[in-house]
Amino acid sequence: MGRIELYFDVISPYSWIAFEALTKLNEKWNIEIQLKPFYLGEVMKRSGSRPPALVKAKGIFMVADLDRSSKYWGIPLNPCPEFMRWMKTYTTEDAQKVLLTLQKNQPELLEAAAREFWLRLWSRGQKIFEKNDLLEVLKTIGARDIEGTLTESKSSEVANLLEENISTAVDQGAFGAPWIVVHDDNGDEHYIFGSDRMHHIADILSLPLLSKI
Ligand SMILES: N[C@@H](CCC(=O)N[C@@H](CS)C(=O)NCC(=O)O)C(=O)O
Repeated sequence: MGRIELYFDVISPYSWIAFEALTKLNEKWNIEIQLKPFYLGEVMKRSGSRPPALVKAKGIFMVADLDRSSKYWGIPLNPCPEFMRWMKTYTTEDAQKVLLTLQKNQPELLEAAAREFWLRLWSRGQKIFEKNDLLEVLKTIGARDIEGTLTESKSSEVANLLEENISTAVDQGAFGAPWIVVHDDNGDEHYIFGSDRMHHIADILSLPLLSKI
């Protein structure tokens, strides 16, 4: 029946688009989608890639492209004027570790937590980097043992989970996000970069692609 792994980082608006697009498409597809939080900063470092927003022409293009994609999928994406400054000051490593801790202990909250991180950073212009930001996300999604979750997110066990997702993706050839692994019925793996390859995923898995949902 096919299976997809979605490697993502909440710093990445295109990861949000892939997440919501796959969620909508999966209302029809009904395939297994496994979420794989990784840390895009480290993926870029190891693969020799760099954030597109740091290349002037790509940054300008991205604003229009994100607007089109978010309208197409009905995602309330609203780039924040502070984003470039925050990108130079903070990282999403702690947020990604919180997601991995939830995946381990309260997996039913993982989707809601990832969406809340994206809504904060990419819709409401709120930070997602410091302890208070993480506390607010955990509170909003109704997580239990919030302090314990934050403490565990700093453990070596969670650091190892993050490292596993980073190194697996980089070994597969990842250089950015979203990085999507499609497992077909023959047991083969297909590596996809971007939220704009839904037609390839449908084709690989012989699934219908609705032109607009
Ligand atoms: N065309 C892709 C663009 C995805 C993209 O630019 N992702 C950024 C992170 S938000 C990235 O990792 N870029 C790496 C690169 O362009 O080399 C899409 O529509 O999803």
